[in-house]
Amino acid sequence: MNILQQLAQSTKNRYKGKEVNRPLALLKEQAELCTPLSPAFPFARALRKEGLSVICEIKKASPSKGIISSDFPYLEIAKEYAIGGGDAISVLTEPSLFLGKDRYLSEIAPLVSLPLLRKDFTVCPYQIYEAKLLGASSVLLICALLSDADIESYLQLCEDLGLDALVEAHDKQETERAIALGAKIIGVNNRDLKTFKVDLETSIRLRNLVPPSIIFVSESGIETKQDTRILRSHGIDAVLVGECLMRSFDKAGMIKGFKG
Ligand SMILES: O=C(O)c1ccccc1NCC(=O)[C@H](O)[C@H](O)COP(=O)(O)O
Repeated sequence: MNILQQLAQSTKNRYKGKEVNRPLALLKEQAELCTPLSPAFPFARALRKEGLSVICEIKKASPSKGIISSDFPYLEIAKEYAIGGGDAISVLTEPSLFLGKDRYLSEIAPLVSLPLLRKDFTVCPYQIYEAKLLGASSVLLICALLSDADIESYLQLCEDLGLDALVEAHDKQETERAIALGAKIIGVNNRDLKTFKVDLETSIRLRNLVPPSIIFVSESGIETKQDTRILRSHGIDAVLVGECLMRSFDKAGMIKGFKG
């Protein structure tokens, strides 16, 4: 089992328990009553802005690096990202390997006006309704974990709930699938999930497959302003940056550098 399959399996187990305590029908009713986001689809709007957009990630730990932030002042970090010029915030809620929690997202949501991505390993519609209730404006759909039928129906569900979906691909085949299935935002992950090595060439190589009408996000391994300058010169719309911002003592300066 590779790391994504392990994460998918532990997520499925986690949701079996959750559905017992709070049935899907109830969650669905609550999510559908939730006030529509204003303006609509703020995550996509933030990534479409002129210049390179920066999605700043809040993650305590990761499978490749272990603990990244032991004290983890997530509310302070969210505020720093917002004041420092971030365009959106990605919040890890996956508990087993990223040590995330749902409450990180629900506590950050009322504090900042930036759109929030719920970063979790989506394997069931329950998580999408839940993301809406936690205050997210977008969710992650990973091509490697989902069938075509799942991606299509989850994209429709997101649309109905006013959520954006970041559809993640790792290679040419997954990128082509994401386009064919109607993704409006495609994130190419530069991290090889077998070796955990990152290579920004992955995004650069796949950029030309994606028409300009679809937002292209380069994810993982972005560390310097030289990295973002190269990515921008290849027409990449947005970057998703986690570890390097989490470890920085000058997050605003780093975001400014990324935006050039
Ligand atoms: O970060 C990991 O180790 C990881 C391992 C397995 C699956 C996903 C993983 N990360 C999720 C992400 O997409 C990153 O957190 C995100 O792109 C930011 O990456 P980075 O800037 O390298 O922290």
